Amino acid sequence: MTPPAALPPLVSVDGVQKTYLGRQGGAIQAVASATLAVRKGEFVSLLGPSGCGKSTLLMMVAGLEPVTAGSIALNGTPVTGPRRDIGIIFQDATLLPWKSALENVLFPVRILKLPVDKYIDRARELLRMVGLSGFETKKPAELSGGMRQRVAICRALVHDPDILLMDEPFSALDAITRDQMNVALSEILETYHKTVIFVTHSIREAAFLSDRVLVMGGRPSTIILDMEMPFARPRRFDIEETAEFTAVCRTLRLSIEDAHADAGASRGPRAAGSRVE
Ligand SMILES: Nc1ncnc2c1ncn2[C@@H]1O[C@H](COP(=O)(O)OP(=O)(O)OP(=O)(O)O)[C@@H](O)[C@H]1O
Repeated sequence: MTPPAALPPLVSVDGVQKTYLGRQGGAIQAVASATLAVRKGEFVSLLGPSGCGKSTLLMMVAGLEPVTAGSIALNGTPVTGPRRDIGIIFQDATLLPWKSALENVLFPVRILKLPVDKYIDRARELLRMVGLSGFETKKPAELSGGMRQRVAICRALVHDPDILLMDEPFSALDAITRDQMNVALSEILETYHKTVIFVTHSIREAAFLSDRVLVMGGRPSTIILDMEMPFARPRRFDIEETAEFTAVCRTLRLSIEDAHADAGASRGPRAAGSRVE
């Protein structure tokens, strides 16, 4: 269910800018200005053309990349570096190849020096929820890409962070596995009620999963559309066949096409190769 608007934001991004120093010494303005608020329990996706700064914004929220200007607060405290109340999932599962699925899930518990015996049942329960009961002792090489990504989701959740940051977590998977992962993620969130910021190139994935979709675009980029997804939860895949879903996807697509046009006008061919599904 979409959380009530009255709740205070869990994540506040206020006038955030990011400029990288390029290899030749020039400045690359990745994010011109981003302001957004994400409420507790909300699922927000970031969509936009390649290079518009989605991952940069996510990494700044994670405390893994410093902001050039502006501020980010999480749970009312400024983000100044990596922190415990965040779980992160990347495109590649990045599991430790020599450790079992269960040990990979427990990895943040060890890093954070939390008592492993208190978290082991939770780790097993998470693996069960994603359909990996019986695979606890398998090494990553013995698992499929979808299974590895499910282990990565469990790893991000094991220490019970308030917020999950996901950077194109399913983009390397085939279409059927990706659909299954979307459903699995929705089910996990029904149970664990996490706040999520999700970066994707897939309009349908964003529309299906999110309470709200933000489109980033322009050069340098800002948030150019902030749209509530009007679909009740729990969601089933057949909503994708409805006229309402198609209309929402069309609005998002048009906004992204505008973003492409802006990018093409001011920066040339890079945007033409951008990937949006
Ligand atoms: N570490 C870095 N150093 C210099 N420039 C960077 C760095 N990381 C990203 N950039 C530049 O910042 C801009 C935004 O990149 P970013 O990866 O955040 O975009 P994105 O929207 O996530 O792209 P994609 O959808 O292709 O993953 C790009 O022009 C990119 O080349």
